[in-house]
Order: sequence, then structure tokens, then C-alpha cells
Amino acid sequence: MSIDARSSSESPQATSSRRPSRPESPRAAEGIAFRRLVGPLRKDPLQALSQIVQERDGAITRLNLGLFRPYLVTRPDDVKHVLVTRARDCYPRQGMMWDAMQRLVGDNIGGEGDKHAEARRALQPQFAAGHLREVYPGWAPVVTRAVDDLVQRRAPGEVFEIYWEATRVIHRAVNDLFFGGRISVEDAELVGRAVRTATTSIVPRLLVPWMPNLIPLPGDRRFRKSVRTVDRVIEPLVKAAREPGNAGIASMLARRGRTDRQIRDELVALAVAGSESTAVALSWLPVVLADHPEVEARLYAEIDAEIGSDPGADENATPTLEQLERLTYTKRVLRELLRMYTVGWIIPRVAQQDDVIDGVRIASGSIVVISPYLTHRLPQAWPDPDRFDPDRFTPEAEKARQKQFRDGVPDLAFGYGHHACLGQQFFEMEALLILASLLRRHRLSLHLPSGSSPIRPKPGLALNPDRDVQVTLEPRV
Ligand code: HEM
Repeated sequence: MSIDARSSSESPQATSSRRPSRPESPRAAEGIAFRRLVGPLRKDPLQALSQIVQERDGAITRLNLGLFRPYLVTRPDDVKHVLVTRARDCYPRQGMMWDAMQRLVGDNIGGEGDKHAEARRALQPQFAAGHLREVYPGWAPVVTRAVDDLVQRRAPGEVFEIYWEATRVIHRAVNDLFFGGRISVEDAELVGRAVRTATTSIVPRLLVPWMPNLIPLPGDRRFRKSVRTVDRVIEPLVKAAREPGNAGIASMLARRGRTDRQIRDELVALAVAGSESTAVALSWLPVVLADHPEVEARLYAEIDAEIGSDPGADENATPTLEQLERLTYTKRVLRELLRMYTVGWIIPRVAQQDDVIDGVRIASGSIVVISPYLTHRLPQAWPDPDRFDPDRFTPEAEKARQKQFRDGVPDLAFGYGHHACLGQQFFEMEALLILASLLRRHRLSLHLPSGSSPIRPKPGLALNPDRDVQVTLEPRV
């Protein structure tokens, strides 16, 4: 696909990320015409968008899709402008696109402004490294028991979908953190399924954000039903969180004087932000390992060396936090996986005022799309971006990248700015613990019937695999 600059009213801009040294009057973004976009986007949207970004060296581009004409912003310094510099006054997380989501997660941590800041201040200490260390000894055995149950449920060699099994483990892990163990396994799974249904049935509304709520769209009824299910389970737990002596994030929020509604909103937002993203990330792992036997061998070797695979050793031992911290290669595999298969692949914002980004005029009301997935494919930040290479995340490589990109960051897997992911450290701890507990005794293999096409990413609200990822577990001895 080539660039059609005719929709731009002015001459094309230099594609360097360097800013002009003297002020120039803002220009219109180069655009790509509808007829050139529609075919490639329909055929393979990620490939089409990646090609645009590479051809334009990441310069701001307007996608002319009829009524929907978003600006694509991918260079680290331009992303910083939207998510940090003008984040609060010009690109707050509000407007039509967020209205739909806020019907599920509320407008506290899922909102903007003072209410968001207050919610974030209340939640942050629960996700700080020091606090996670404190809760680890009580929490980790819950996770290893959930992994043991998975292994018991699945016979060696049985084919199953990793997403749902990972989700079951993750729900037990996060619900213990949220409610201090006061939610049953059945209720945890019910909430998980309802959240998944809500986040998938909302997609039609996100695609036509200007559609008034009064006009029904496909998915609306399923969405409302899922929200009712979530509330039916969560509301009594929120009330119970006020009883003295209870543990978990819900009780901590109650002690900090948050209202029932606020506590409900925070917990649902955490469930939406934390559970599905983690399950999708873990679903990509067998896909990546099947294609990269050398990475797989190093990962198992590290787990054997640091955690131990001796089946005669204590069967029920939970890996210690110190052991997890030594899984540096496994952690790099997870980070590279999130670079290439960026679960949070898109971060939309709507300009609330006229603005100029890198000399390009952005009118108030325009949709600005940040795509971590596309930023992760900029060759100037990630040479040979389609190659899977965990060693991009060695401390030396990270230091060199930081030096190269003083303005903005090229690694956006967990967002950036005042909405950056609260749960990143929790995700790392949780994912490493699940992998260490599972892989020390079992080999996880992708099951791809012969003749199947390779599994590829499919963009939706999250970047899912394009079909259910099927796997098997075999004892390693
Ligand atoms: C693979 C795992 C995860 C990925 C890729 C991920 C990614 C992200 C991204 C990209 C954002 C920024 C969204 C924006 O700017 O609009 C975000 C925000 C957030 N994430 Fe995560 N996340 C993950 C896991 C988690 C977990 C485990 C939790 C908590 C249990 C969590 C809680 C949150 C919260 C609360 C926010 C909103 C923060 C705010 O608006 O102030 N995330 N996440």
C-alpha cells in the first residue's frame, strides 16, 4: 500500500522525529484515502497499519475511513505529547469512546480528573512492590493450588484451551488479592465469564462511538445482563469487606472511607484491566515457544536451575519470591511477548481542544489513536521488529534504548503517563509464579493440527490470537 497524500492540504513533512527548530504554522496530517485503506484493512488490519507506519517512518497519519477519521500517533515523542504532556487538559480519558466502557467500570479508576486521581492514590499502595512482597507468602500458595488443580483436571496429552484454564487460575489469584479469600471458586469464575462477555459485547459500541445509547446495538442486552451478574456477586462482597478483620483490596478501600459504589467500581475495573489481559498474554506463550525452540530450551533450563524440577522434592512447595526474582530470562520472554503481541494494542483518546502535535494540526473532537502494537514495530526503536528476541530486554539493551529515547518511551506494553498500568508488577509476579509452578514439572505444548495456518493476532478490544489456542500438558519425567 502506498501513501496517498492528496487529502493533505499542504506539502508532505519530513519524516524525522526531530522537531523543527523554529515555529512553523501547523499543517494538516498526511492522510490515506478510503479506497486505498479499506481493502488492506479488511484483509489484514495489523499488517496494513504496520506497513503505513513503516512507510511513513511513524509520522502522524490520518486514516480516512469515512465518518471515522482517526489520527495514528506512534513515535515515542508524539505519544508522550498525548499521554503525558497534554494528557490532562487535551486528551483526558473521556468522551464518547469511554462512555460505553464506564457503564461497566464506573468513573473512578476507570475515569479521569480528581475522581480518578483519588482512586489511583487509594489503590496504588496495594500494587507497590513492598506491599506485594508482604502479601506474597499468604497469596502464593493459593496460586500454586490453582495450578495443581489445573494439572489434576487435565490428563497427560489431553488437548484443552489455554485461555480458559489460565483464566481459572488467574481468577483465584486476583480474587484472593481483592477479597482476601472470601469469594468462592464458582463465584470467581462467574464474574470472570461475565466480565469477558461484557468486554466482548461492548465492541460494537466502541466501533461507532457517536451512536446514542438510546439506539440499540447488537451486544447491548448481553452487556447489560453481564453487568447485572457482576453486580449480583460483587455487591455482597463489598458489604462484607466492611466487617472488621477482613483482608484484601476491598477491605483496604473500605478502611480508607471509599463508598460501596466506589469499591465496586475499582474492583470491576481491576478485574477488567487485569484478568483478561493476563490470560491473553499467557495464551500467546505456547504459540511463541512452538516457533522458537531455542527460547523454549533456555526458559525450561532457567526454571529447572532456579526452581527445580525434581519430582521427589516437596510436591507442594510454593516457589519463593527470591526464586521468582531470579527468573530473569523468563521475564524477558514475557516482555518480548508483550512487545510483539501487545495485548493492550490500542489506546484511543479524543482531543478536547485544538492542538498541534509535531507540527500537525489536530482539531478538537478528533480521535487520536495511540497503538503500542505499532510503536513496538518502529524499526528505529526495535531493529528487525518482527523477530522474537527476548534479549532486547537485557539491562544493557534497555539502558541503550533509554539513552536513545530521552523524550518518550518506545515500550508501551503497560501504557504511559498518569493512566499507566497499576498492575504491571503484580502481573509479573503472578505470571512468573504460574509459569514456575506449572513448567517445573510439566511441558506445555501447542496443539496445532497439521495443515493449520499459523496462529496470528486478531485485533479486538485486546489483541487476541485469531482462534482458541489449544495445548497439552505432559509430565517432564
Ligand atoms: C498482560 C497484562 C497487562 C497489560 C498488557 C496491561 C496493560 C495496561 C495498559 C496499556 C494500560 C493503560 C491504558 C490507558 O492508558 O488507557 C493499563 C492500565 C491499567 N491496568 Fe493494566 N495491564 C495488565 C495487567 C494488569 C493487572 C494484572 C492489573 C491489576 C490487577 C492491571 C490494572 C490496571 C489499571 C487499574 C489500569 C488503569 C490505570 C489508570 O487509569 O490510572 N493491569 N494496563
